[in-house]
Amino acid sequence: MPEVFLASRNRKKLEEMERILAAHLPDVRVLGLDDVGTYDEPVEDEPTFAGNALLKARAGRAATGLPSVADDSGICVDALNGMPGVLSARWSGPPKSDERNNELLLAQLADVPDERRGAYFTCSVAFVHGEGAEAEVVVDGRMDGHVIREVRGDGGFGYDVLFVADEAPGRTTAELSREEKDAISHRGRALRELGPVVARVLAG
Ligand SMILES: O=P(O)(O)OP(=O)(O)OP(=O)(O)OC[C@H]1O[C@@H](n2cnc3c(O)ncnc32)[C@H](O)[C@@H]1O
Ligand SMILES: [Mg+2]
Repeated sequence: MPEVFLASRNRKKLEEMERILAAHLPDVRVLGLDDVGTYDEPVEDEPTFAGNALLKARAGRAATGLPSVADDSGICVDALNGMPGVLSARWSGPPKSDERNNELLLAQLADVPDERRGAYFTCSVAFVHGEGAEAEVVVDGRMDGHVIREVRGDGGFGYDVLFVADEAPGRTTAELSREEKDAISHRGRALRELGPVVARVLAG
């Protein structure tokens, strides 16, 4: 059975990636970090989501020898000129903490009125299955919405507790079912585009 490696340290993100991709890959074994030995993961120091996704997917492939998929994502807030953006995971500094990131974002937006709290989640997902440009694919996805004033919900991860999507008004993305979030999320959109590409490559 062909195999594909999902290179992410973030368990909840990995779960989302697995369940969205699995629908496209019925005859493929999907591996995560737990299934392969530890390796030196790259510093995510590229200025773009696509650049960081490629770094992670290339490193995954180099370490495992398997075709590898990696996601780099974040929340871009209008009133912060697109920040935290690529810095979303470490917005409040080390050690990485969703809770502190959310507190900081709320504090930074405390004086921003409701009509100016627009934001979007975005991700680039890279698939690397060989050397050179022909063996690398990057797709993007986006979910528009706004940042509310207090955390709500216990699903999802990261900034989901603060984000209400335009396509699912009234609830944060942490209050949606998995299926509801996947249907509209940046990650869902990107991986539904990538799934058939991965399936085709792995089928040879
Ligand atoms: O790099 P890997 O190992 O995949 O895991 P990570 O959590 O560090 O992932 P990123 O570098 O891509 O950082 C993305 C951050 O953006 C936020 N984020 C991305 N997608 C999200 C989503 O669907 N819901 C909520 N927050 C999200 C969240 O804080 C993530 O930690
Ligand atoms: Mg990261």
